Amino acid sequence: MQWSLVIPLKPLALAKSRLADTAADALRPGLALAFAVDTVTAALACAAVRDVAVVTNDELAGRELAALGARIVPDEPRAGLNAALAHAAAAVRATLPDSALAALNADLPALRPPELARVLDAAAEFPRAFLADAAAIGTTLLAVAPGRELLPAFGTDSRARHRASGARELRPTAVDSVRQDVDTGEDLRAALALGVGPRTAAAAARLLIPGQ
Ligand SMILES: Nc1nc2c(ncn2[C@@H]2O[C@H](COP(=O)(O)OP(=O)(O)OP(=O)(O)O)[C@@H](O)[C@H]2O)c(=O)[nH]1
Ligand SMILES: C=C(OP(=O)(O)O)C(=O)O
Repeated sequence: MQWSLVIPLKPLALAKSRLADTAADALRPGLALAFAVDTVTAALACAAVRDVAVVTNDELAGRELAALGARIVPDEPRAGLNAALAHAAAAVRATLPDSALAALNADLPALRPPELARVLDAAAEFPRAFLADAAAIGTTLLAVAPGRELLPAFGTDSRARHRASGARELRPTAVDSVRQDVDTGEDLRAALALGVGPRTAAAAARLLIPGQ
């Protein structure tokens, strides 16, 4: 099965506030963009992915991610993450009505295309399914079969909320790079240990990370 992905990205100046102790205000927007560039690059290189839409109102990120081959969908609702995802899902389905659809976080700088393919292949067995993040509290991917509504419930405790909503929790093995989102300095160290994409490696080299 071939998938359409939707990836949300808030304005870079507001992004990754929980990394404030690891990356100064002047460096954080560039780091958030580097995560998104490496995530979108890996997603577009995945054999199971047909197309990637990024829902964002950030002009710089929009230009860079469009140059990689992503479709940019303006965040017209301006009503938070889940409204942005539902809006992007509708925009994708307006052009590709029969697409299988997955929402993927923009902060997966270690993402490996074969691992993403493994998760999407597992998701294809269910009408609606999700993958928990490395912390086992959040969600990094929510997938729906053709004809199904995404009904995103990302945010605090989204693993429990996606499970309670009836989505099937996927438990594939060897998919660490799809689970490793980066919200904190500790997460960034874990992603660096897995091996990040080139943009994140360059951006992280400008930070002073103990042990790096
Ligand atoms: N388009 C869009 N994306 C959003 C919005 N809110 C959050 N996101 C994106 O959704 C993902 C998870 O968001 P958050 O955890 O709220 O924000 P974050 O920038 O990752 O981190 P913090 O600032 O530390 O909370 C990130 O990729 C965000 O850029 C929104 O209102 N619109
Ligand atoms: C929005 C989510 O991600 P984050 O860990 O970036 O808050 C989530 O896990 O639902």
